[in-house]
Amino acid sequence: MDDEADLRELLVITLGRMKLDATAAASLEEGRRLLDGGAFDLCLTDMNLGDGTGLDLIRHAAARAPDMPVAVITAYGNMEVATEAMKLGAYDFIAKPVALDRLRQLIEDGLGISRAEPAAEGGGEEDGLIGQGPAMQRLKQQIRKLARSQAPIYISGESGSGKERVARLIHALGPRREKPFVAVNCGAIPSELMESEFFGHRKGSFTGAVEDRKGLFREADGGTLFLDEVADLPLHMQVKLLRAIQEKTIRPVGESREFDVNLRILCATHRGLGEEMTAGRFRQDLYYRLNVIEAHVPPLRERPEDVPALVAHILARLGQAWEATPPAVGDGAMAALRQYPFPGNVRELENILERAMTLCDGPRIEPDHLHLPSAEPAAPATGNGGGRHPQLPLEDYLQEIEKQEILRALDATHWNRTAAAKKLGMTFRSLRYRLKKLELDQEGDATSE
Ligand SMILES: Nc1ncnc2c1ncn2[C@@H]1O[C@H](COP(=O)(O)OP(=O)(O)OP(=O)(O)O)[C@@H](O)[C@H]1O
Repeated sequence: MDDEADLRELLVITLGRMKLDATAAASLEEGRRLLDGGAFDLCLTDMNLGDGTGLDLIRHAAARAPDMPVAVITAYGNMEVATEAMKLGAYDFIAKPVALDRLRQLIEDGLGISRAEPAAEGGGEEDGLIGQGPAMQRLKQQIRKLARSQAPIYISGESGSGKERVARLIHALGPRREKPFVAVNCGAIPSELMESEFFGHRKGSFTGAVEDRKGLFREADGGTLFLDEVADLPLHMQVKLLRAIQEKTIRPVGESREFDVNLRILCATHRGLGEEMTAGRFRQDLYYRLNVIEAHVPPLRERPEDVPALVAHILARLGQAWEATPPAVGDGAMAALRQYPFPGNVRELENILERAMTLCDGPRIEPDHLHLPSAEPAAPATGNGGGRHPQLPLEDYLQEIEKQEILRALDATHWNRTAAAKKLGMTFRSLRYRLKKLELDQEGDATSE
């Protein structure tokens, strides 16, 4: 629907060439009538409809045909309106002047949404979010709605609360689920390698570029790119990221060609992105581009009702990994866990249970096995050997102390690894290495799959 006859004609011709039936409307009123009268797979609307706006039509469509994907055509550079449209439920937008290949892509994406089989409720167990309390129910409902859209989503929440899980679920429930999901921890990439990590490079373009590299954007093409700890991106990369998102093209380092990329961007950070922007550490234009819709993952202490289900899930997983029957959790231990504030959230719960499973010899985890920080005596003094656990060989004992100290520093810094490394007097890299070695960080720091 459009008020400009030329653009309308261009749309009808393009859709016809794609072997699609198209019906055009010249006003909001006519558009509404058409939507009420027939079942359409897709709706494209201009913002300026003479007797109303595209936003009015999106609202109308959301009420009358909530399953039909709607995209808007906006004036060049008017991100505010595009954002508003996506908040109201539009799956994507295209700016004028309309580029034909981008238009075709937009249409294909929309048809992909309307033709996609609805994903199985909750996805696979691995992708699922454990927790049935009211806060998680609300989040899951929001995720199901967001999964269909192409809109960028900012996932907020404390460290370890499950932001990456949420991102995976949004991908797994959406029309891109057959395509790759690529996760990257922006804080873990050295600044000088960032451009090549993101956009790839040509062999020989700099010392160390021994072969061509595709880069994360092209690896995720067609799918979803999850930018974890996005606030850690240095300002010069923020500019490049914004450009890549806006233009939907990237140019690898040392390459003269540009490549089109079509991906959905999800991002997260445990710091407040709004505060980072106010403090001048995060570009305002990129902020508005990424933070179209916010999904908030509540901290675990605000949903103690989810703790038992999470405990059961984590112990079952550990049991499988260790090829052992997982122990039960005694009432006292469960009560202690439900009361504990979990500054490191679900990741901390995983670590506590892993440690408890190591320390418990019997069939049941008791409060003592949990070593919850508040109940814990000071770390055994090193040097005199007096505190050594009688059943542990020295190596394991030393490793246990190392683990405890690292966990203590992480607890104290709310799992901010940079701050924890400082507290421990080691470099970030060295902490990362130890976390890996001690299997406290199985997810890895910059993962892609
Ligand atoms: N609701 C949940 N159900 C099951 N497992 C969960 C849930 N939430 C988090 N986890 C697990 O807890 C760990 C931390 O989750 P995740 O990596 O998604 O957190 P995050 O918020 O992205 O952390 P960070 O801020 O450190 O990047 C992961 O091993 C994840 O599988």
